[in-house]
Amino acid sequence: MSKPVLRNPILLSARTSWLAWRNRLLASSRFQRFAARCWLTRPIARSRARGLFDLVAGFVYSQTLAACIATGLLDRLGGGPQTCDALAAQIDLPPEGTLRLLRAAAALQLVERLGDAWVLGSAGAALRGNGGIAEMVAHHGLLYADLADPVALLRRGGGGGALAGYWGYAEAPGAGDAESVAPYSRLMAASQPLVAAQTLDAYRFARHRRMLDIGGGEGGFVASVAARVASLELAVFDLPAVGERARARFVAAGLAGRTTIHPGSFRSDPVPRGYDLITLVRVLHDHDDSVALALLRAIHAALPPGGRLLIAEPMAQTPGAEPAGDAYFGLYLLAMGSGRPRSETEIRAMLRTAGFSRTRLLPTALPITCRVVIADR
Ligand SMILES: C[S@@+](CC[C@H](N)C(=O)[O-])C[C@H]1O[C@@H](n2cnc3c(N)ncnc32)[C@H](O)[C@@H]1O
Repeated sequence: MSKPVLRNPILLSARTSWLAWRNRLLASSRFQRFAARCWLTRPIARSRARGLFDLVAGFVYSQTLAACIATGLLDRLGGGPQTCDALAAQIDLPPEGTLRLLRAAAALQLVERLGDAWVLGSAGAALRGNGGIAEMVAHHGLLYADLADPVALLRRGGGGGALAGYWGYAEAPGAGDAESVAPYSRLMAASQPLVAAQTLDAYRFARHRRMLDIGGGEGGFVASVAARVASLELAVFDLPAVGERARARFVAAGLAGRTTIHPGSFRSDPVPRGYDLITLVRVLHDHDDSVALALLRAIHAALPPGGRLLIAEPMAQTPGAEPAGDAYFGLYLLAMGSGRPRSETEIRAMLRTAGFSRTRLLPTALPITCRVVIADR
């Protein structure tokens, strides 16, 4: 549950006084010196200093990771231990540059030293197991270009930069040709397996007969559902150029007989009927409130009585994953020029406004990447 907004004037005034006192204390250099020296407060002071340093240095860490991925360093080490010189020759960097990168990556647990050689570190190994993360990191060049002047981005209200061009439907709602949808569709397909695995573990899809995945991209989620639940008829509703990619994928996977493609835009075309389960996987947060609410209303109208909507996406104010919501996705979607991350509470309130009777949050294994809310017609 997200923290309730304080409205009681007495509680509000007490909290205001406490926060003012706390912040004066934390900002005082005398207190900082004392906290760092006293054995009782030293561990807290050190951990807070580390947290603050990470906040200051985060961009440099991200760029270290970007260099590891762009050079293929992590992939090279995936094959086993390598010396710095051997790596330097393979990744086309001078030995000094390679060593600098290796040492930076070791500090971030991306690699680690093993005698005279280097191997993957724990974070590097986990990252290699998730192809989607490397693709996400690779496309962050666009995000960072837009964030080079974050104040200007905030002033102009978002969009208008590299990321808005990448997500074509943010700049030109409901549009996109084969060439413009390909990069984002590939990225979404690469990062889809983690989301699909969690959603499939969280919800029993076999209780339904026909499922429609709205904004289903090139069909990664539908293909995962098809592999898990043999009885379900499946469909994707996405922009025509993206729908074509899904069609090709289903044909290649032998799923053409079980799947339907509905090409169109949910901004201008009706939501197809005849499905007792509709899914929105990483779609709602892409859209501003008016569009998102109109979509939820259209889905409510298209579902039969007793039908269900399932929403799966990373959400704001997720306990333990707060920075991923309002900080990362908040600024990411601002740069993209459309949508915002919403908390589970906000989504459930929107669902009630759209006419849904009962809503529920389902537990997922890694809420930082995916939370699931279901709603009954
Ligand atoms: C962030 S991607 C998510 C794709 C997929 N659900 C996934 O999780 O991999 C959003 C999808 O919504 C689609 N989309 C955007 N605007 C749309 C519209 N107006 N009508 C139909 N689909 C739309 C995009 O083409 C894209 O495939």
